[in-house]
Amino acid sequence: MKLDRALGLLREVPDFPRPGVVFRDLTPVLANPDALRAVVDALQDKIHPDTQVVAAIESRGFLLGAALGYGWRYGVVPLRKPGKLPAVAHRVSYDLEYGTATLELPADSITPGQQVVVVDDVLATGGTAAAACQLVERAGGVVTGVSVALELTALAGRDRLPGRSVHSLLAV
Ligand SMILES: O=P(O)(O)OC[C@H]1O[C@H](OP(=O)(O)OP(=O)(O)O)[C@H](O)[C@@H]1O
Ligand SMILES: Nc1ncnc2[nH]cnc12
Repeated sequence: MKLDRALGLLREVPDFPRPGVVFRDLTPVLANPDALRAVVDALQDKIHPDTQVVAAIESRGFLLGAALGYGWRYGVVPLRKPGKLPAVAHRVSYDLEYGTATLELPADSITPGQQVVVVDDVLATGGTAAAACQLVERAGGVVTGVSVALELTALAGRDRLPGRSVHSLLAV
């Protein structure tokens, strides 16, 4: 399936999770086997060839991150919300489009010098992706890029990621 048709399956839900937010829901894209493949392949096309491991952001980023990790033999490191990890290496708090949040890096996951791509479904304000990059770098990892399926340009997420190689499949 062509990428534009795959992403055409995206669903827009007004007023979720708060009034005034238009939620871009990738569920119908991920549920379609051909669309999922088109999206994951297109993400892989833009990942820097030196990349060794995927850092995938909870929770929707896990879906794409695990598919990439399996398909191209990267390892996958889950960047998790608080209270989930038995052993935490680093923790970063940040602002979201709708609230605040914290991400944690598991102990013994990223090694110094390791080349890491950060993967998520959506780049909105960029707070989550910026926190993910910070976590990787606190462990000594090198961020090769940030790859997302969808970028919400009105929220200027790229401005929170200066100097980073940011790839999105669709900007709306
Ligand atoms: O660019 P930002 O403004 O930081 O927003 C993007 C983040 O928001 C969403 O996650 P959410 O926190 O809703 O969690 P979920 O994936 O568990 O639904 C999305 O999956 C990204 O991780
Ligand atoms: N509007 C939105 N739709 C989907 N995911 C999001 N993450 C942050 N903002 C979002």
